[in-house]
Amino acid sequence: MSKRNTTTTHMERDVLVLNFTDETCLNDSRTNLPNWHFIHANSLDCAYKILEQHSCYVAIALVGHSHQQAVLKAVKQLSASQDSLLWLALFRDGDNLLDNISYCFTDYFLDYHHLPVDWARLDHTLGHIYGMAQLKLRSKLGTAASKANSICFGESKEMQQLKETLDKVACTDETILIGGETGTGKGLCAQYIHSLSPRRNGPFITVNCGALPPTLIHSELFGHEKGAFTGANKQYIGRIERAHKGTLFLDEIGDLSLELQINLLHFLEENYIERIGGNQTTEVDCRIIFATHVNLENAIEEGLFREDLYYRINIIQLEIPSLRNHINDIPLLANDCLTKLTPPNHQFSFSDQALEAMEAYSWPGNIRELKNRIQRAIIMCESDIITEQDLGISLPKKTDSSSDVIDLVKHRSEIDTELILAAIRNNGYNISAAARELNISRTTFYRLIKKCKIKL
Ligand SMILES: Nc1ncnc2c1ncn2[C@@H]1O[C@H](COP(=O)(O)OP(=O)(O)OP(=O)(O)O)[C@@H](O)[C@H]1O
Repeated sequence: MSKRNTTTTHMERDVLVLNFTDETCLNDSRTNLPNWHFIHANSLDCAYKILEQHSCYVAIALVGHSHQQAVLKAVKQLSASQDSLLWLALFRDGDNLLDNISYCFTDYFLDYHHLPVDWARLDHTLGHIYGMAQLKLRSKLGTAASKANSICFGESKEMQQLKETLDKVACTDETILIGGETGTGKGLCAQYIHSLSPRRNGPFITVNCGALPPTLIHSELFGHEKGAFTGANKQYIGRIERAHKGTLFLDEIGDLSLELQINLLHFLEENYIERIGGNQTTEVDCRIIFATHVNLENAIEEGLFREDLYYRINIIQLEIPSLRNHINDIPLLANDCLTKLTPPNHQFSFSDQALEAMEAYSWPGNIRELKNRIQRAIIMCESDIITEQDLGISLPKKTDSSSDVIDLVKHRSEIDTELILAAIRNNGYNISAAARELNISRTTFYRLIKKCKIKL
């Protein structure tokens, strides 16, 4: 790693130079480019260290015949760990190198130059790449933060307490376990925590352990080396590794197989992962947020979840309330959804009966269901007033309280059955697509099919 021996000006921007060759170009004293400070890395480890210590948005890879594949591999790994870093290739040995790597060139590089360096042109290109990197970073932060900002907390005691807790835990780096029924906003809360945490500029990587097929999940989480198994025709960086310096959100952790629970426990204890078919370990520094809709203590009793893993992840536990437990937030939440979902140049409001029906309904699918019903109502309604029929829920019948309970349970199951059957039909009996349409995981979808006794 090069040492800086010139005085730093405010204009100077750090550029990582990945140089596995013996070429000595781009030394600070010889460049005459006052805006750029070149920091040389002659190995992948050294490059990682530089990225930890400096804010580099632009990187140059020196590409020569001798180390071509090693350089490409390093660029790929560094890009996976910091996707706001943009690359320029500097070719040492003429044009034919570009032919060799043209199949993947645009995956990693924005532009290329040749040696000897044309300084004026390099200055111009680096400025361009730096601007692109800033735009990319801004849009990435914008998307993550705007999603997290889209949470509507409501005014109930339950939701205000939740907000207080989220604000508190966001400042720590502790592992968090979020519980709550499907659709209560566990994923959104995880994003909210990340967006307020010291890791907010790092990646937020989500893995839905219930949605990935068992054959894929190991490699999705831990990655694999080329040739690790049939079909592994290139190296794959797993999602844990991609969360380096950021937050990893492991959703539906209760659906992870016992075998993978062991691997996960090892990772949590050692902070190292080993890609499938690999023979070296990679250190990953990330915060982990787990979410589950199943009661993990019951899962332990049923032999489906490891007790040691449970104690390792259960450091700070949060429970998101079901919508029926903060029903007084319905008017606020429903109007918030309506505002967000209304197309431009339209205006809708709820009839008094629609609000009454929403407050009386049991919301098995929680805020997700509320959002979906309002989305459907916007399409179905024939005026600018949304009624309870547009929402597909009816006002509760005025009967004695015991028959009310029976009615609600029956009604809930009827609505679930109706929504599931429609989604299955709409998607030509493709279960994954049907689950996607309802915005729930395949596991949840199968659970509902079983619960509603639907025969496929
Ligand atoms: N408090 C909230 N304010 C606004 N939107 C919300 C809120 N909670 C949930 N949502 C919306 O409801 C939908 C479901 O949220 P999310 O996926 O976070 O729920 P979940 O609990 O993780 O569900 P699952 O357990 O099925 O994965 C999303 O579209 C989300 O934007």
